[in-house]
Amino acid sequence: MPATAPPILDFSPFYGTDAQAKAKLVGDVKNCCLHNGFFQIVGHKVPAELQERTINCVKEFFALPQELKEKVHKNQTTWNRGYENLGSQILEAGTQPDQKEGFYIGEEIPTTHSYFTQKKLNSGPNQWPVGLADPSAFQSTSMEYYKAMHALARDVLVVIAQTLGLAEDYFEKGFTKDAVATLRYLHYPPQQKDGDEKLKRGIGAHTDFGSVTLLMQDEVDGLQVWEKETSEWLDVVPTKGAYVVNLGNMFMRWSNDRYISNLHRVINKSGKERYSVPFFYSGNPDYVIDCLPNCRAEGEEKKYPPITVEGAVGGSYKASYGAAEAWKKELEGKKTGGAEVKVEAIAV
Ligand SMILES: O=C(O)CCC(=O)C(=O)O
Ligand SMILES: [Fe+2]
Repeated sequence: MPATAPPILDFSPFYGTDAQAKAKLVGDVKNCCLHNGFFQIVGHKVPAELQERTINCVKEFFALPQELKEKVHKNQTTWNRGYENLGSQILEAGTQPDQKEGFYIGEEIPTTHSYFTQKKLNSGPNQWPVGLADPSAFQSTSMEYYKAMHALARDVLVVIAQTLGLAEDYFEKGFTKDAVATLRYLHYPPQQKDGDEKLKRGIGAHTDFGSVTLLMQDEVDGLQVWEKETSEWLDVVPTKGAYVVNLGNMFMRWSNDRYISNLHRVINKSGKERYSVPFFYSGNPDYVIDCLPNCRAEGEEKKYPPITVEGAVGGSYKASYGAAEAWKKELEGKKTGGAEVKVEAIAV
C-alpha cells in the first residue's frame, strides 16, 4: 500500500455515547501514535466561525507595516511573547534560517504570578499589537481561540490516555493543571519555485518539543511529514476545519519511545502566502515526566530518568534560536574574514 499522509479521524464519537465508535477512535489514534505520532481530526468542537476569525487575525497582523510588528517584538520580553522576524530560527542543521515570521501568544500571566517570578516556561504578559482595525477584537479572539485549544488538547489527551490503557482522567490529575501552552501565528512568504529545496525551508525538518501539538492550516499547502517506511516526505494537504495533531519529544520520552515524535517541515512552493496556527501544549511546568504505565515490556528498563516538563521543553527551545544566531555570525565571519562558527546539530 502506498504511504499516505496522516489519516483524518472523526473525533465526534468522543463527545457521543456510542461505545463502539469511541473504541474505534481510541484504536485508530493508538495506531497513529505507534506509527509516527501524527493524525488529523475533524468532528471536534472548535467552531468554524472561531477558526475563521482567528485566521483573519493572523492575516491582519502580518499585513501590518514592519515597524508596527516590531513594536511588539518578542526580544523585548525574556518570556518569548510577541513578534518574531523572518529567519529567526533554524530547526534543521545545515539549512538557512527558516522563511517564516511569527507571533507568540500564551496565557495572560501577570508579573506577580509565581510562574513569572520563577521564570517558568515562557510565562508572562502578552504583548498586543496596535494599528489593527480593532485591536481589542484581535486580543479577545486570540484568547478565545487559545482557550478553545486548551480544551481540545485536554480532550485529545483523554483519548491518548485510553490508548495506553490508562484511566480517562490520568493526565488531568496533575499534568493538565495550570498547564502552559503556546499559540503561534505563522506566516510563510512564498519561496522561489526554483529555490534550492535542500537549503531553504519555511520551517526546517524538526520534531516538536512538548506533549501534543494541534495545528490549524489555512488553505495553502506546504507541510510535509516524514514517512520512515518509504523514506519520503508526504504532503499534508489542508482539510478545511481539521487539526493536524502530533506528539512531541516530551511525550515520546514519557512513553519510553513507544509513541513517536516524528519529523515534519514546511516548504512553501505554492507561490502564495501561507498561514498556519500551531498550538503547543507543554503541560504543568513542575509536573514530573517519568515513564508512563504500560509502556514497557516485563523487565524492560526505563530509558530515561525523570525530568520536569520545564526541563524537558525549555532546553530544546533555546537550542533552535541559538542555531540561527550562530548561522548569522558565520555569515558575518565570512564577510569580514573572521573565524567560522560551526552550526551545531540541533537536538529537537
Ligand atoms: O506551519 C506548519 O504547518 C507547521 C508548523 C510547525 O511544525 C511548528 O511550528 O512546529
Ligand atoms: Fe512543528
